[in-house]
Amino acid sequence: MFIMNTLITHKKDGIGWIQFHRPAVRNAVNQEMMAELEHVITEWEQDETLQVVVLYGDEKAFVSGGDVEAFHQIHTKEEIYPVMKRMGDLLQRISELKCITIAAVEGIAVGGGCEIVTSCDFCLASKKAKLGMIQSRIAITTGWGGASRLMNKIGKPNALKMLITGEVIDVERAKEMQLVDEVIESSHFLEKVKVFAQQFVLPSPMIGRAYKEVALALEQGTPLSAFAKIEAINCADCWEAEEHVQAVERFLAKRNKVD
Ligand SMILES: CC[C@H](C(=O)O)C(=O)SCCNC(=O)CCNC(=O)[C@H](O)C(C)(C)COP(=O)(O)OP(=O)(O)OC[C@H]1O[C@@H](n2cnc3c(N)ncnc32)[C@H](O)[C@@H]1OP(=O)(O)O
Repeated sequence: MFIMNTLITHKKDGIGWIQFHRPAVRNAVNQEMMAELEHVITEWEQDETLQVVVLYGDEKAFVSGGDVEAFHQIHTKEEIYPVMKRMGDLLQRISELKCITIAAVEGIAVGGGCEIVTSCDFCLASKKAKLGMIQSRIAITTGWGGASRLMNKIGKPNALKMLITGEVIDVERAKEMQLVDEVIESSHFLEKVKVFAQQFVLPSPMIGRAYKEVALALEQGTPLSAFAKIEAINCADCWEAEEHVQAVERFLAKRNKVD
């Protein structure tokens, strides 16, 4: 376990866990948290043993957005733009991690917190979770890339309604719109998140990484005609791996026993 000032992280059995840890302010994001998150992501981007990364908060809040008090000290467009861009770039890096990413939301995920959710492949939420792009309530827009990712995830109409009205939705509505992928009982929440995450931990990390790269390439506009080559290369890359050779040998040995 690695305890920083605003994050607590640990890695075990192919899964990396990042806890947003500023409970006194509902895990609001300040510039220190951005710096610590950059440090973790920079290290974990290089870790090819990681097959899943889980982002989570606590039972009251995933993340309550940017730190309203801290950011209120920043007055000009010129000063706030680099701060927003810094977190937007960081969320883009999270969305491009070559492993499965999961946002585990037990409580509230609003504003930038909801933007963080949209940067992950999956969102698992407890029955008491609530999500909302509430930026419009303080007369701003998303600043971290969440609007475009929300439109990709749930479609333009529902996204525009969430973004412009600033509505906070419950988990049932979020599941209906596919902003939330799995609804989990609140008891033993993280243990249940772990069970979900473990599905994606395979003997060969190459499999998940290859499929994540296909997903990212599609999102970034790679034409379908390119995937015959991409997927042939991916499959060929796995072909020599011990996991493939041994799996086929196990199958053939079983068949020989039956014959
Ligand atoms: C690009 C992103 C964008 C930006 O940063 O510019 C945004 O994210 S804009 C949206 C910013 N976030 C908010 O406006 C949310 C503000 N918080 C709330 O609405 C509520 O706190 C809520 C719904 C998240 C949780 O409500 P709850 O009743 O559970 O808790 P409290 O309101 O009593 O809050 C406890 C404690 O935490 C402080 N707090 C909560 N959120 C923030 C925040 N985002 N920034 C700073 N501080 C926050 C709150 O003031 C309370 O402090 P206390 O000293 O105990 O009174």
